[in-house]
Amino acid sequence: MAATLRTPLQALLSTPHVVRRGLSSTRPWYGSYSDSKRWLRRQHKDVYVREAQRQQLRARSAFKLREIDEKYRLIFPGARCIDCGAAPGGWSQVLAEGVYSRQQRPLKRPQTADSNQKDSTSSHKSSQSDNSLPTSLHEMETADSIWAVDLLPMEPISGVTVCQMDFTLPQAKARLRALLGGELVDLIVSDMAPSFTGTHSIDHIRTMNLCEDALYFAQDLLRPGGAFVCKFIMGGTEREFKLLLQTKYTKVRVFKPKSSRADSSEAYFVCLGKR
Ligand SMILES: C[S@@+](CC[C@H](N)C(=O)[O-])C[C@H]1O[C@@H](n2cnc3c(N)ncnc32)[C@H](O)[C@@H]1O
Repeated sequence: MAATLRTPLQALLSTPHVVRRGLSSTRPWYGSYSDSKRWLRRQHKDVYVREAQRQQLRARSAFKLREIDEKYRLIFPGARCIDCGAAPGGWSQVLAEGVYSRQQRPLKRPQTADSNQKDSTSSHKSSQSDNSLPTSLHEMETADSIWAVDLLPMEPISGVTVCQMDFTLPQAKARLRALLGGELVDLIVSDMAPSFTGTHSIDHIRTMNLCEDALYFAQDLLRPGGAFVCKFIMGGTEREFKLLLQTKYTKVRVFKPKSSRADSSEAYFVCLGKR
């Protein structure tokens, strides 16, 4: 009899909503979900998963940000960006491509005797060739123009400061503000998603709560004229949220990238020109 009992996690994973979710290709969210034959079959057939592997992108979701950027041109060389809900790092890779592609990676180390010595050996490397990790916290804080926030740990990416923390906690904003050295950023993107319950209405509301957190975060840390992108799950209250966004940005668009799975109710708000 005991063999037929399911743990709460197994029960959760067997619900249709959870199975229908568009999940990261390289890191399934729910431990044993990766063992699901259905998940593996879908991943195997998915052209974006194969292409992400070929291009060494950490998640198929990287293509969503590429599509958003192709349409709205948000990422530019030297842009300062915050990536909320960044793990495993697909969006941060796309941000790094655009931010560091046509320029030297900005290294703003303090000019001490020690750092001068270090700079003479390493500051001429481009972002593509420099895969070394920053050697000190100070260097991490000053060398990068991309900050990636997630609850989960994330493998380092050159030029990206990874902050493992709960984005919704008040101290998260304070910590990021300190890392930014008081400066504002040009772009804030949020692909954050909560742990899904499998009940669409609850998942919708939880996602909208994260959108709202990200919006108020952007109100404080995004420069006037800057852009904000956030993922949501359709379910009703996004219409009201769009009205709120329109009071804060001159243009607000809803965009569903082709690479977002057709059976997923996710879409993105793309907000331009912070007032
Ligand atoms: C769809 S994944 C992001 C995929 C990522 N954009 C990429 O391309 O690799 C959503 C992420 O949101 C993160 N997340 C959810 N709630 C969060 C919170 N309160 N604070 C920080 N991260 C959160 C999850 O840990 C998860 O890694």
